[in-house]
Amino acid sequence: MRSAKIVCTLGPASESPDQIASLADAGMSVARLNASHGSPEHRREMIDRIREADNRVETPIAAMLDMPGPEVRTAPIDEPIELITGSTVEFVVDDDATPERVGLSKSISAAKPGDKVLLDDGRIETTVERVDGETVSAYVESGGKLSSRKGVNVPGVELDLPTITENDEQELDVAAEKEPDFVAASFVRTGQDIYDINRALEDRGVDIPVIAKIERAGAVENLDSIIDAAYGVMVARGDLGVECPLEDVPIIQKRIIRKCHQAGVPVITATEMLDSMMHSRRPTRAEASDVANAVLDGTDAVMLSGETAIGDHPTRVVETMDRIVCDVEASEEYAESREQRVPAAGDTRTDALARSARFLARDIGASAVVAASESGYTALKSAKYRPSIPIVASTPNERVKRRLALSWGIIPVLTEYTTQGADAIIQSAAQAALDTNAAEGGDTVVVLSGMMTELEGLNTANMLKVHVAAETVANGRSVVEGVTTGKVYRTDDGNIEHMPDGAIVCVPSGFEGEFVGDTERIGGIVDSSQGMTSYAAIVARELDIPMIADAKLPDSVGDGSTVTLDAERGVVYEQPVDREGDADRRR
Ligand SMILES: Nc1ncnc2c1ncn2[C@@H]1O[C@H](COP(=O)(O)OP(=O)(O)O)[C@@H](O)[C@H]1O
Ligand SMILES: C=C(OP(=O)(O)O)C(=O)O
Repeated sequence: MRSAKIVCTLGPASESPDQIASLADAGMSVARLNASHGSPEHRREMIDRIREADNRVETPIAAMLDMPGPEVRTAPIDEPIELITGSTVEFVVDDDATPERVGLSKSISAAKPGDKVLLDDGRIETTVERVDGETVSAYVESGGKLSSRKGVNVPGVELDLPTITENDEQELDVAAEKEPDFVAASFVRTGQDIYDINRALEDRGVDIPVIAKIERAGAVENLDSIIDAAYGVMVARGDLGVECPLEDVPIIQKRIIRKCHQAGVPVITATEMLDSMMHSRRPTRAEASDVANAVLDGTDAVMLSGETAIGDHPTRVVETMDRIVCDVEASEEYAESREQRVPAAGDTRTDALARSARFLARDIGASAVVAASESGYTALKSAKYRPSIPIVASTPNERVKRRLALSWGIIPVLTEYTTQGADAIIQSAAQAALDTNAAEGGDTVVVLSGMMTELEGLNTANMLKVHVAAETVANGRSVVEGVTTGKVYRTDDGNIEHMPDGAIVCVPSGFEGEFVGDTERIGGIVDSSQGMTSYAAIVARELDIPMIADAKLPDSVGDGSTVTLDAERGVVYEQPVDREGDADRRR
């Protein structure tokens, strides 16, 4: 099981339902739609497709709508143009582009002679020579091919664009209508920008977590206030490497990851991670190391951009990333750095419980930390302390389930809402650990959960339990599938020493003992316990023999009667036999 998650940008190379499902099978947890490309109508359709894929595949897939923010882009064009090194180019607000006159989405006339204007994440470099009204003339220092709607950066120049542009308003409408799981905010400067976007979503009647993209120098300076305000953070290295000196990016990346981790805020490392795989079948060594190092540093997720949006083999890229991450996570180096990086105790009770759960689980050799988490808060806190075993988050809220797909180490599971109290919550959370194979029947798990009381808010965990995970026995349900026929052998005290080989052992309601004798000889089990944890279920799973749970055999079906256990039909019995002599056989 991989802990760090994979975010994939969808685009022309990965838009069909089958392609999305294929990315999900390869390991995608979050599908990102970059609103700087395509139309709002198309994005509505894409969010629907991501939802359909989420319903089709087992592990949750969240949808992220990445809003353009106060960005400048080059004009939309069908065919790329070539900007020639040594030529002069005019930048104007327009929706067409030629090698001499490049249309932009917004004015850059605040630039002064000598300022740099960089296109396509800095691949094309120009220097401003003259500004005439709205027309900016620049010398092409380093030319190249320019395709549609590439990013434009004028480092160090305040272009005076609003936090929420007209384009963003359109995207916020899409978000309000389709409710993606995350909204990513581009070019934010301060924590206040995030609050403004939260407010804009609230005004539209939705509450969607905002991911702050750190891609300008100002945002790096205001990192703490942004981390405070945002649900999550993205190290958007494409623009960051243009807005700040390129050589600063590696350390800024490490600092952002460290601060987010200490704060328990999910962090995504983005852009050019496996860039050469846009066209080649194998990444460069440097790229493999880049992914590995982000994971070693503790990133929650790694992101693919053009590799999956317009690359030649999107699924292969995800598979490659999956392999790199899995290998790192299996290493001694990773285990060491994870142990060294456990955040100090936080200031909430949930922090304290989650931190204890992490060490408790390690000390007792538990298989999973299980967080029963209605709002996702307890699950996020569990992930913050980076246990060495999976975190199973059981939640009755479908949106929370998808949201948690972004977070390090969390396996989100949807469970039914229960009003039956703490035991039922713990039991269903433990069942989630079994269902996801994070734990096997009989394994110990550490359960974290909250019980709402009138004095405490919804978001606080107040219970930590060491629990043995075992099947919940429900209404005639078959625990282990299959069909088997054998002779009934009833036991009150678990003693099966004298039963016939291949017998169907019937255990009474509430039986909590163990079988005395050779369990290998059991052919099947009928357990009449109701809605409770069953030891028999653990045995059935272990031996892989059919078991029907919560089923009562009438007294007339005595020892020696032939019964069939059938996953479809339940317990089928034939020929009741005379019960005389039962006592003799048992002795
Ligand atoms: N929905 C889309 N439609 C067309 N092309 C896209 C789409 N999403 C991404 N791309 C392409 O993939 C490239 C890399 O993706 P990304 O890093 O998200 O974009 P950018 O660097 O333009 O912000 C983009 O520059 C664009 O060419
Ligand atoms: C992820 C990034 O943002 P965008 O793709 O919107 O340019 C980036 O700049 O690295």
